[in-house]
Amino acid sequence: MIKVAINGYGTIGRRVADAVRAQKDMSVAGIVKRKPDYVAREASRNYRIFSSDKESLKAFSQSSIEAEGTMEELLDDVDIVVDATPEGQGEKNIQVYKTARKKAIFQGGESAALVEASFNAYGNFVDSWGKDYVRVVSCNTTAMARTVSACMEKFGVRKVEATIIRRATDPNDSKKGPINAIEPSLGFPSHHGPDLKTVLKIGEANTVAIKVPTTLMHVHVVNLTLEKSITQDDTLDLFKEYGRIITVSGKEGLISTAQLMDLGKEMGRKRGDLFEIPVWKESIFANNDNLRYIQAVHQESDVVPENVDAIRSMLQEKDKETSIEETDRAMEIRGKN
Ligand SMILES: NC(=O)C1=CN([C@@H]2O[C@H](COP(=O)(O)OP(=O)(O)OC[C@H]3O[C@@H](n4cnc5c(N)ncnc54)[C@H](O)[C@@H]3O)[C@@H](O)[C@H]2O)C=CC1
Ligand SMILES: O=C(OP(=O)(O)O)[C@H](O)COP(=O)(O)O
Repeated sequence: MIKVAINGYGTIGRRVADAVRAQKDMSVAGIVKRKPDYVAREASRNYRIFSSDKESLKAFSQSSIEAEGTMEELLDDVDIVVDATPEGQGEKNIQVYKTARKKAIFQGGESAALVEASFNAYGNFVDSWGKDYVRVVSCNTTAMARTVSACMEKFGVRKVEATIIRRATDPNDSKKGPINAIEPSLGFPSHHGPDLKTVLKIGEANTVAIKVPTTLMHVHVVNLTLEKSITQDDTLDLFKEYGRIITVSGKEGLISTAQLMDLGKEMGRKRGDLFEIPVWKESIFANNDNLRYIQAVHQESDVVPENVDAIRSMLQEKDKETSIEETDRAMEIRGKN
């Protein structure tokens, strides 16, 4: 049984904890929290809690929520740590993991330079095999890597061009607040293009990102130049082969990110999560070697199954197909649809 620590129990960390807990071959040895808040109280019903440092340990000792020790003490008892602390904190934490000689997975807010490999299960599962320090690429890059790598396998991809319409912040994040502006990423390409090339072997990846006042999901307008000719039916058949991609239809009422997030609730998902990348069927336009489509990204959850697969790759536990199949079954990701 693989023992996992979750350091940073926020939007991503709490979801990864639940995903790990659902697996048959791994368990959560403990989670690291800074504050004895409502999230810690709910977490304490399922997980052992550790504090991020001595100061927070004192805060816990003055609360009714028990913290068993500090993060360093938790590390003694685990095989791997998933670091889901805020962007840039992982860079500070890595030395602690190295001192404790523990493998660590970071998230997309950390730079590729911090780690030995960037990870996407469909795109490059084997590149993290046996590695000690890996990052799961961010939610936008994860989404693009999924549909682009699906196309690569059968049709070859010569060029990726994508416009990323980015949600301003997450629904529960009142710190950044709603924004009343449209904010383009200045400079070209946005970091997503180079990021995509850390997990896929592709020539050109030209991306622009535009932040808009919404919190629900990101949306991508994708334009691929392929090696081979493709049709709309080829594309629908192709995406059906990948459980973490779902094709959706405006004709069934799924006309916006609002209904897609409602779909996550209708599917009975905890927190209404949508781990899969929805591609609108009506947006698929195929013309010889040119393929265009529009996809959405539930930024709070699409990277979650990726973390589970990265654990198995780094610990050399299961091969790509087996890991993805086990992860999806445990998380009730419907698989080939
Ligand atoms: N929120 C999103 O939409 C996505 C975020 N990511 C990446 O995931 C990482 C985490 O992001 P979120 O979960 O959104 O952040 P978050 O702010 O929701 O959660 C971070 C958690 O870490 C805790 N924390 C802060 N400093 C800490 C420390 N020194 N030690 C332990 N815990 C500490 C915070 O209290 C909070 O609970 C970042 O790298 C981010 O770029 C990746 C994909 C999507
Ligand atoms: O959009 C995201 O990252 P990305 O734009 O690097 O793919 C993540 O959702 C994190 O974004 P945030 O840093 O605005 O929370």
